[in-house]
Amino acid sequence: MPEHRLFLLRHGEGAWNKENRFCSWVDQKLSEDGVKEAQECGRLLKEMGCQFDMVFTSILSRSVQTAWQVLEVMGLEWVPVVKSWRLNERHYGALIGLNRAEMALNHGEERVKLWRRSYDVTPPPIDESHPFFTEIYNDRRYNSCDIPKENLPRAESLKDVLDRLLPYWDNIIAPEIKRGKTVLLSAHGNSCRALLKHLEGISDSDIAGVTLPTGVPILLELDGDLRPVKPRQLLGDQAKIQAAIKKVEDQGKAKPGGK
Ligand SMILES: O=C(O)[C@@H](COP(=O)(O)O)OP(=O)(O)O
Repeated sequence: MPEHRLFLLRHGEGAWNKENRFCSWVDQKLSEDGVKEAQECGRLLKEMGCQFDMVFTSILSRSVQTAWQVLEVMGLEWVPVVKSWRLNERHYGALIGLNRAEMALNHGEERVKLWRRSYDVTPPPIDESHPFFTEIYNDRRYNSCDIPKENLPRAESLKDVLDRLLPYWDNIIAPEIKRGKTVLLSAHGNSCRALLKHLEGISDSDIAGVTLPTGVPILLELDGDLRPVKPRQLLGDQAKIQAAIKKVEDQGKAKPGGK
């Protein structure tokens, strides 16, 4: 019998998801469709009778806005929302802002897939000459992280994401779940993948086959030691979910014009 229910959520569609650009640490807001996705997610969770005691988000607006929309639709605006950079999207380094389909044309689909889905390949790092460097590293939100600003990543593999996320999971989130709180984690495609890899014991190679669509809640039923007692459930219309996963995978296919 499960002792705990944990909900993971990749935020609703952001402006750059639509434009097929690596968004990562650039702070894009939800698109109109992204707001609708988050609201739809809230309606579904409400219909299913779900309740939350705590929500954890990254410090990127698209994950925070998604949490707000979900809580509002569920009538749970009072639920505490705790934010940490450790739940941020993977730092895509020099790839930030680039179009995936154009990258696939220039570097090949296999290379783009390795950058996007492999466990331990790190993209080239961002440096001062990058058009979004200043916007990211001068942003006040990174002044009060639990590590000095100069130690923040300049590019991350999925393994690096797990390494920075795990202490937060172990010391902050897991104890709340063990105390009996039902937690919603509103984060990103790759921060959720990293946590899934850890919780489900997914191998380094199999994690490449895991792709998460935007705005679809994932239910994990866990035992007392926070080990899953059954496979993850992506909640909602299964045909639509499969189509949404394919759409995310296809973002890395070579297409002139980038869309
Ligand atoms: O950084 C980004 O652009 C996407 C992930 O991109 P892929 O790994 O799917 O290429 O992250 P999210 O939309 O979840 O914040």
